[in-house]
Amino acid sequence: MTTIDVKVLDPRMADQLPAYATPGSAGLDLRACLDQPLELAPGQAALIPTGLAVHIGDPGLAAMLLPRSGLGHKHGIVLGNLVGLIDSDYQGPLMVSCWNRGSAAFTVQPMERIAQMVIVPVVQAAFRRVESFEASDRGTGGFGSTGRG
Ligand SMILES: O=c1ccn([C@H]2C[C@H](O)[C@@H](COP(=O)(O)OP(=O)(O)OP(=O)(O)O)O2)c(=O)[nH]1
Ligand SMILES: [Mg+2]
Repeated sequence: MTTIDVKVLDPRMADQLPAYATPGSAGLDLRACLDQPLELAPGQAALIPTGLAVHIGDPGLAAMLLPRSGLGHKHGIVLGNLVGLIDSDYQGPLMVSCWNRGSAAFTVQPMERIAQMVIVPVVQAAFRRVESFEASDRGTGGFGSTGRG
């Protein structure tokens, strides 16, 4: 198990550090540290604090923020940036852009679980400039070049 430093920015999160809900969970639920309910009109997005800061510290790791499937599918509550990427050297407050992509208003309740965070491995690459690539089977074909279905 990898250990990541976390700061509690909102005292309500002191006994709710990120934790896997089941032994096989990939995601860690993040909560909306709001003082009052926040209504999101259809199409509206809001940046919501999670009450936490994390410092991943290892350039070989990052965190990705993803929607919770129930909120996204049933209520249209996804992320305004579609996916949040947390750099390993970021030390600021962990924020969630909550976007109501649905057609009905949705009220986010204080401390409700609004998104999930996945810790993922990252490969940092160096780029070597070349004039031509070694031939590959695909070559330059893309964007449907192999057919639709
Ligand atoms: O959903 C998110 C996305 C990002 N961040 C934080 C952590 C991340 O490391 C930092 C920068 O994110 P990103 O690089 O995606 O945003 P940017 O618009 O490129 O900002 P910057 O110029 O600061 O890199 O913002 C969050 O708290 N939540
Ligand atoms: Mg950036």
